[in-house]
Amino acid sequence: MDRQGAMGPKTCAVCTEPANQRCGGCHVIYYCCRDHQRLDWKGHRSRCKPFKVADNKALGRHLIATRDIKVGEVILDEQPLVAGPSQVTPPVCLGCYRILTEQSACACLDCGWPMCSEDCARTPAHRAECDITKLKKGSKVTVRNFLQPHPIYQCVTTLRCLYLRDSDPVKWERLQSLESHCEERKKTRRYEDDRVTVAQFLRHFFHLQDFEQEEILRVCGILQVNGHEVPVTDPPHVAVYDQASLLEHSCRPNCSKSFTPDGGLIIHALEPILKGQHLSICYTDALWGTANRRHHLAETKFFWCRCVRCADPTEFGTYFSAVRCLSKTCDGYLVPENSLLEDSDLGTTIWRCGRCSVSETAPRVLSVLERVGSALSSMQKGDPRVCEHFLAQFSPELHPNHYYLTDVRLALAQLYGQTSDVGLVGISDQDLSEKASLCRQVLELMNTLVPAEHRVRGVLMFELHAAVAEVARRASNRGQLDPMALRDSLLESKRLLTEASFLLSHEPETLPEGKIALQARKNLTDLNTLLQNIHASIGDSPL
Ligand SMILES: C[S@@+](CC[C@H](N)C(=O)[O-])C[C@H]1O[C@@H](n2cnc3c(N)ncnc32)[C@H](O)[C@@H]1O
Repeated sequence: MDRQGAMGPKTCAVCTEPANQRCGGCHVIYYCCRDHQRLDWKGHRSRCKPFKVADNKALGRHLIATRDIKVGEVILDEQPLVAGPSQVTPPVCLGCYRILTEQSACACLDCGWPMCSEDCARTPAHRAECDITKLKKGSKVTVRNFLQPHPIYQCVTTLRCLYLRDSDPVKWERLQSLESHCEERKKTRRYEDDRVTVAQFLRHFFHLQDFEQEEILRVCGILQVNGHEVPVTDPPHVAVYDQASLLEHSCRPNCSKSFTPDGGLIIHALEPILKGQHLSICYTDALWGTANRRHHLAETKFFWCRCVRCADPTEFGTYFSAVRCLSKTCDGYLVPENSLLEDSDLGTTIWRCGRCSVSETAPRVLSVLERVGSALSSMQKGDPRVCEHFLAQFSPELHPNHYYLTDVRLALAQLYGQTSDVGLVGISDQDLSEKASLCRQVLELMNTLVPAEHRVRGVLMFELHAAVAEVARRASNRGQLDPMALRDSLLESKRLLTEASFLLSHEPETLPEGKIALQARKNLTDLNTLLQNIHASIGDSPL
């Protein structure tokens, strides 16, 4: 254990003599000399993190920076405490989570669970259900239907958690220390479903009677509150991480999460974090509107978010959830007077126009949102013209930054160029300029709303770098751009590419964003060569 009083005279973590040399990694532990720091490093290393755990009534446990953290710093890098298939899934291999078919599945010789190979049947991940099937259930599992979600998989990840009690008591203890919101969950449909499909099923079908029903349901709660969807497998699986489970939520977080190819989690800082600030990630989709984000968090994580973004009805002046004033003669926007209401009050919220001060009842505003929302869900995906039509049709009813319009703009910014065989080269000047403009609009919005979001911003910067370079190439071919102006455009493209590459640097190559990061690195090499040639031709020095 690290021994260090937060207050009072600093003492050496090794000999307890007075000490004034602080560990540069965590700024928490002190040593009297370099030798003692070196001596302690083996033990301290795994705990040397730039944060400490704090606790309060509003948040429960949460993490606070113990020193200033720079942009790009990795704050946490950890393997899961436990991982397993999603609760609702068609049969997947319990080693690598790949979808199985009747043809590709081969039953584990010991327990009968379908796997993709003997190698996967031998992975440590599969030990839990294999041992419990053999030793407790006493007969093999048979799965015949591979075409739809199979009910037996609903219990696997919970079973893997329970198995830790006897196989790895240290991990079991860590898991048990996590929040489960059992009392709040008791009022939900999901609790009742878990009681029948997980707790009763494990106790009766797998004969896990040495676990009480309540104990199993507590694990279900821990999985619900702390589980992360891990997208590195197809389909994604779920995992719970130890220290990352203590990160609080904010709709304007200062940290971002990425996954490693083997299902590890990396938490990195994407804006400077000062000593004493809380570390946060966004538990929900940061590009949902305030009411939807808050409702989702209340339903799944059992708290009503009161972060700076939720508390501001204009969402930092972006009007991301604002609707055009319903008065025909006014071109102002309606925002809720109080954006921190809870479900039962939402229907009575007053929406007020910032320009004419007219107030509207919630049902009148919600009917606009429902109409646009259902048009969006039924919209044919993947066609730029359909997206353009949606934007033209609904822009008069919403603020230009509204989340529904932003959602479509984001899709459209990527679609231009995707539908042509030759990519951006094959699209019209107008579409090309529209692509660049959409990327800029959404990026500007995101810089204000969620500057620490890295995935969408990285992808948009990549799209924009390509559009900027293509605009420059066309203008230069038409003799409309002198070499200096061409160089400046390409330098702008390079700046965007460098930023995209940085933002996506932790994305694994198995994911689309990781592939873009790889492409970004290749494009940077090509762009540097091109820029060097231009520099040589105009006789200036490379920048
Ligand atoms: C993944 S856990 C975080 C660790 C938890 N605070 C603990 O003590 O174990 C998620 C839970 O933390 C609390 N929480 C996280 N962020 C919060 C926030 N912004 N406001 C209120 N509660 C929050 C909620 O109870 C939520 O269900």
